[in-house]
Amino acid sequence: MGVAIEVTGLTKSFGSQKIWNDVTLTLPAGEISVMLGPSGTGKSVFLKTLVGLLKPDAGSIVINGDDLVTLKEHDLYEVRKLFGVLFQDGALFGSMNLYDNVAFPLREHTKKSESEVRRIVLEKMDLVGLSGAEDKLPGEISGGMRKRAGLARALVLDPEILLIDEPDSGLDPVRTSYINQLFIDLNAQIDATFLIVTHDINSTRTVPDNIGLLYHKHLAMFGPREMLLSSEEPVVRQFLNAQTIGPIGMSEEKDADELAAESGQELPPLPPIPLQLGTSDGRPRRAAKPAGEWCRAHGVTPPPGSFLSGNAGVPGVSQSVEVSTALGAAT
Ligand SMILES: Nc1ncnc2c1ncn2[C@@H]1O[C@H](COP(=O)(O)OP(=O)(O)OP(=O)(O)O)[C@@H](O)[C@H]1O
Repeated sequence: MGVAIEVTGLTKSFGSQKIWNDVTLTLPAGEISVMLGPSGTGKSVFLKTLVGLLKPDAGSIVINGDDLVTLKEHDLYEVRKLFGVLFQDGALFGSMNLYDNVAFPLREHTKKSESEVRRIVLEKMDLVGLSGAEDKLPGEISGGMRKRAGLARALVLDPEILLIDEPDSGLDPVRTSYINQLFIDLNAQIDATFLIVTHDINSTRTVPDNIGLLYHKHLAMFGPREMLLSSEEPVVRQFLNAQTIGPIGMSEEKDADELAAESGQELPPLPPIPLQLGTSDGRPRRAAKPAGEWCRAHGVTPPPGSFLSGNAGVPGVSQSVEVSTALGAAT
């Protein structure tokens, strides 16, 4: 059914290099969360720390009442079975065909018979749209197919938590849309808790229930999608709207002179908040809420044009029919 992950005061360094400090957030059970951040801010390190591959210097990661940071190796092994991880390149074994790659965790971690393994592998390959490609080698298929094969492999142990590192890297926009839709449909089907690391602002604006932003060695903000998409906080605003004006510079932070030079410049208005993407078969998303609900509940006026249909989430794309009956109350 998906479990919540409660992260408190998490801190990680490599030698004298501090990666992030005092990260506190709860990934709500069964919801999709996205983690953003400039390159090198430690998003992948965060994923690896959550799954127990890296040890934090301080803090706790609590799942079902167990703190992963202090668990003994044997108990950690058990908790890790709750996780499915999709690494950037799918992390497939190049010499194995897709069937054997997807079957690998079942053969490694369970005592299932080969006929049971076959049933599960074929089911998961079908789920990700790879039926018929079982005999292909990873080197013979496209990057998008490799990611879907990696996803099938991440699903075979029926994870309660799915960690996904840059699913869109190396994919064209159409394939990125397909894989986003797959995540939304899967989330509605299997109810797992999803954490997706991405640089794709368009996906971030339309796919998740929650968004987080790592910046300058800390968690700048984490919360519901509408909260971040309506935020005037300079770092959040700049990053989520892919702007050059703001505190984030080419390498990291801008210095005082650069910021002073920008001080008179007018910021472009916040773009409209798009509707959240739905499932492809119309079944409700697990955490579905009426559009604009967060804004209304918090007295926030969303940017003009928010929550209109006819907008696939691409800023600037024309919008037409109003679908949110509640919108009037929100604006
Ligand atoms: N095992 C390790 N040992 C030492 N340093 C590491 C290790 N893993 C990551 N780092 C360092 O931690 C920092 C954060 O790396 P990470 O890959 O998590 O960034 P990221 O935010 O995912 O970046 P990108 O968006 O470019 O993928 C980098 O400076 C990296 O060199």
